[in-house]
Amino acid sequence: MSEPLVQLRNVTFGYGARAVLRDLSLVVPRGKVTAIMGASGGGKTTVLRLIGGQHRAQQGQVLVDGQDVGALELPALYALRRRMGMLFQFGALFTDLSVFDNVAFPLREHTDLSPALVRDIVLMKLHAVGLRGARDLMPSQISGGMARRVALARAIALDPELVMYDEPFAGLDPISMGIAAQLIRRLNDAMGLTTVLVSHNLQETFALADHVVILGEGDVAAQGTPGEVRTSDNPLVHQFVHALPVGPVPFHYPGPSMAQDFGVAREAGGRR
Ligand SMILES: Nc1ncnc2c1ncn2[C@@H]1O[C@H](COP(=O)(O)OP(=O)(O)OP(=O)(O)O)[C@@H](O)[C@H]1O
Repeated sequence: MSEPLVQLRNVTFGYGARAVLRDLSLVVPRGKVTAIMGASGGGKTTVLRLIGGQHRAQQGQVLVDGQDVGALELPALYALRRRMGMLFQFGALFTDLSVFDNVAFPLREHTDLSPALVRDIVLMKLHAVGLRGARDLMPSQISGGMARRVALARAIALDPELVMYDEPFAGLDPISMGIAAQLIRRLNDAMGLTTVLVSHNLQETFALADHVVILGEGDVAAQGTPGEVRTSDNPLVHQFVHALPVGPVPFHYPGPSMAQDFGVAREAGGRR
């Protein structure tokens, strides 16, 4: 098997005093669609930010194609980032730019290609997402599902090797969601990409992904094929995969105890 495109090795990361990832190790196999799932606030978006070098691991290594992202100088980091396409939550488009100009934006920003070549590439990318005919529309004139597809076209404009999608299905109706999932698969396979997506949508994601990583409390609770993860006997994974309201995933965000906030008698149930 070839070396994974992305590897997190014993990564620890937190925001201020709040530890989010603890000694986390995971792999993103080349050429595959990897889904990162897990309870809300578990650090999924943080993993994408570490891979993209927006954050640096406090301990451990984040390797992308063998390069230690956290140790790169800025020019090398920017060069590496150009090999990544990112579609962050809701894939916001520039509202004052047309569909065409939104997709052209990274090409104009990061390359010296001629306007004629930019036009051809933009139309090819829009064609890939079925929206070549919508090039002249403004974001306010297209549906949410179409906007997501434009954002997808923009994410692949620079022919990245790795594409990361944060919640690509959020807010989409079932048909648009199916279209988006099919597109992610098709683009991955046709363009020889490696895809990482963060998603809450169990069914769609398990049907789409080749490799699934479920984050537990700061580390990996399970990773493997969707079938392997589905049959995991880890209680947290079981709760997640079966969407059970009760289980090890805590309902409460960590904070002061009930006694600290309301007094001991109240916690004991003695005071009303
Ligand atoms: N910039 C930040 N500053 C401080 N805390 C942050 C920051 N970004 C995220 N956090 C905290 O880090 C934790 C992990 O956040 P992250 O967004 O990675 O989780 P997630 O698994 O993607 O969550 P969700 O599924 O709800 O989007 C959360 O508790 C969040 O409140």
